[in-house]
Amino acid sequence: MKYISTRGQAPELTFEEAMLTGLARDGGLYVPAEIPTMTKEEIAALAGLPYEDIAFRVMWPYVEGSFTEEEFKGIIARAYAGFGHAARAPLKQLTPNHFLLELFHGPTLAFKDFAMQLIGQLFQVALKRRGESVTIVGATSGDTGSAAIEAFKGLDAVNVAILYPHGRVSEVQRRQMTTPQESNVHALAVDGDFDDCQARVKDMFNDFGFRDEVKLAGVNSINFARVLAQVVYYFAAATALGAPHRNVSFSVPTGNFGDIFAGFIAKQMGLPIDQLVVATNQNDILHRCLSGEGYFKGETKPSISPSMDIQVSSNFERALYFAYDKDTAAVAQLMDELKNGGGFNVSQGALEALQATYESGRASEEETLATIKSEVESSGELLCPHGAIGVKVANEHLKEGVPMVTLATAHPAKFPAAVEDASGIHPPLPPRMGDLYERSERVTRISSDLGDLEDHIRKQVAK
Ligand SMILES: Cc1ncc(COP(=O)(O)O)c(C=O)c1O
Ligand SMILES: N[C@@H](CCOP(=O)(O)O)C(=O)O
Repeated sequence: MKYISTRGQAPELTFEEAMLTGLARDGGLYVPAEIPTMTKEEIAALAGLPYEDIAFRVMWPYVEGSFTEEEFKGIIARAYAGFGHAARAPLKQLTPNHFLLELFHGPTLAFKDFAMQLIGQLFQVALKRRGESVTIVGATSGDTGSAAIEAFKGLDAVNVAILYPHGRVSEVQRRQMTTPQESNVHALAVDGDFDDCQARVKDMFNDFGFRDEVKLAGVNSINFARVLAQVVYYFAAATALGAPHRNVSFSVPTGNFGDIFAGFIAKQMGLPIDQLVVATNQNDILHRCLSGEGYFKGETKPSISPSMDIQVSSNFERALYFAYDKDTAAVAQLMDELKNGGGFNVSQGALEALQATYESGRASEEETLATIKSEVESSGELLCPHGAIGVKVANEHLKEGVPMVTLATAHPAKFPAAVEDASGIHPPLPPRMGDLYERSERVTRISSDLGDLEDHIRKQVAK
């Protein structure tokens, strides 16, 4: 399997190379040159298998050649051993036709653990074999950062610096990033929003001097391995509900477009997905774009679903690559317009392709709170604000006879203030995290200036 850049000007890489490279050297994102498919029989055979077995069968064609079968099975087993639920991603029924896929039973209580725990293991095996070390720099609106710090803390071959927007993540998210005491992990509170953090990370990748000096690597969904790990739970959920013998739909709380893009990959592989519904909060650039209004950045408004407070949605570039029939020059042109002009219009053909794949909706702050309240009253499920947005938008897209699965992307205890405000219920942290509020914090407040950030990271790496 070869991986190519969405902008067409970077070298083709193997899975392992693409995973360790992060952003392509032309500024694009790596995608598989061809998406492997599974037959109806192969998909049917997944039903009822343990999560780890499904993970191996779905991901193996993408990694073959970089890891042996035995290595990869061991990596998967270690990645999910620490999850707090035997099913890893259990399905709960909300109504006869609407299900919730709980993706928050990993160590940091968000769906990011599915990919980050796997990547942590993949990096360890690959770096040991190569005798190399790397500096991981990541941007987070709260969950990627905590998952990355958890997955990489204490490893000799890896330094980790996580940029998060100061004052714009929940207290639990912040403490998950600032309380680990291992000296190889660093939380940086950046003056700016998530888009600033993500832009600086991409600037660092595009500064080849710095990139090569610190051996920069990325674990945001820039890294295709992140997306790949998330493809697995679409197969697990859909086959549990009768696929491939029936179609299944998914509603996905969306910000950086990685999770919903994993659903697109699953569909391309042959999983019979009827609707892929993009559910946004008040930062609704994706909903506006899919409604035909073009992709134009506005101001990012802080919300009660902070992980989705995003205007420059990184993986939308991958969606555009497929919507533009793999026309890398067209993608590069659009990304240039976004960077230099603040946005772009999508061609009629590409818009039709996007609309044929993705449906969309948005939830206001009031609608999100109202959904948390009504869902706990009707089904007993206490949702986090992100999951509530997924449920609200899913309810607007239900189809007779097609099960709808909403991705519950985080545990309500990560956002206790909003959840309590909506429902009157204070969601407790799991006992293993019970002392999170007592642990001491270690964080550096820093400007969003590229030079300042690079200097700081250089010093940390040199220690
Ligand atoms: C809890 C939660 N829900 C939803 C999202 C949106 O996911 P994506 O960025 O893959 O669209 C995020 C951030 O990634 C998140 O942390
Ligand atoms: N919501 C994310 C934003 C970063 O997304 P990623 O999938 O590209 O890592 C977060 O929680 O940090």
